[in-house]
Amino acid sequence: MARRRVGLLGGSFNPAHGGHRRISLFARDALGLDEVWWLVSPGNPLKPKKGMASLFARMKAAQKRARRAPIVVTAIEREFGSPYTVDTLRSLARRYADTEFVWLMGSDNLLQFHRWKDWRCIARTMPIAVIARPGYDAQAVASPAMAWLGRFRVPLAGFRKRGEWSAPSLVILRFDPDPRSATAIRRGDPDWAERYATGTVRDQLTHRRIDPDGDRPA
Ligand SMILES: Nc1ncnc2c1ncn2[C@@H]1O[C@H](COP(=O)(O)OP(=O)(O)OP(=O)(O)O)[C@@H](O)[C@H]1O
Ligand SMILES: O=C(O)c1ccc[n+]([C@@H]2O[C@H](COP(=O)([O-])O)[C@@H](O)[C@H]2O)c1
Repeated sequence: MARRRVGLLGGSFNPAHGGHRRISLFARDALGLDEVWWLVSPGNPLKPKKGMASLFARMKAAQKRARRAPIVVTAIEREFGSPYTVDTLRSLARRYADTEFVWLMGSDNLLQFHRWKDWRCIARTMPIAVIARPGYDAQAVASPAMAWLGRFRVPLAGFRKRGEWSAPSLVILRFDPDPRSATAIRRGDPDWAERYATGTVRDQLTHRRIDPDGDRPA
């Protein structure tokens, strides 16, 4: 029986926006995925803590954005206890042995991918699909990570048809690029997190409640 195929979109989601939803649905169609999981990060190791809303508020806004779509919103990285993607992917592969994963990211992340912990190991753990993003694509193609990753590039049609995914492989997904960004939203709406500061939210994978007061499991 064919294994379930899941795309992983890791992010700060500070806050989630329509661009996240749109690229997720686009990647799902393009790659033939069953679902996309949004891994709401407890804290990107390369981003400052200042200006980052609580995990609770980010989860809540993300769940609202993902409504009625084949998107699962999860804070499972907090349970795994590491902010590093390489650790997350190892833990997920171990826990969900019945699932084939692909790592999804916008081309802005490809630009700094060589600064991520054990980035080559990430690429050896699962295939990577990079989604074009306005303003980043030309630089991303010339990025330090691409100097190594580029040799594993495969055309979308071939990748999709493969019975079993192997890694490293890199697919570039191009479609009508989406200009939306969380930075632009924060600029226009600096108080967004306050609107999400009360109530409860559950991690859809672990079914644990997220504690609004401490970013710890309740
Ligand atoms: N409009 C977009 N087009 C393509 N990829 C996107 C887009 N928006 C976000 N992404 C990708 O989604 C993932 C999570 O993004 P993130 O939560 O950082 O949102 P963001 O809009 O990039 O935020 P910020 O502006 O704060 O950096 C990243 O891989 C990012 O590259
Ligand atoms: O593992 C790392 O070293 C690493 C460094 C920077 C970013 N990441 C991951 O990249 C994803 C995108 O982050 P962001 O903040 O750009 O949305 C998110 O899942 C982060 O945990 C991971």
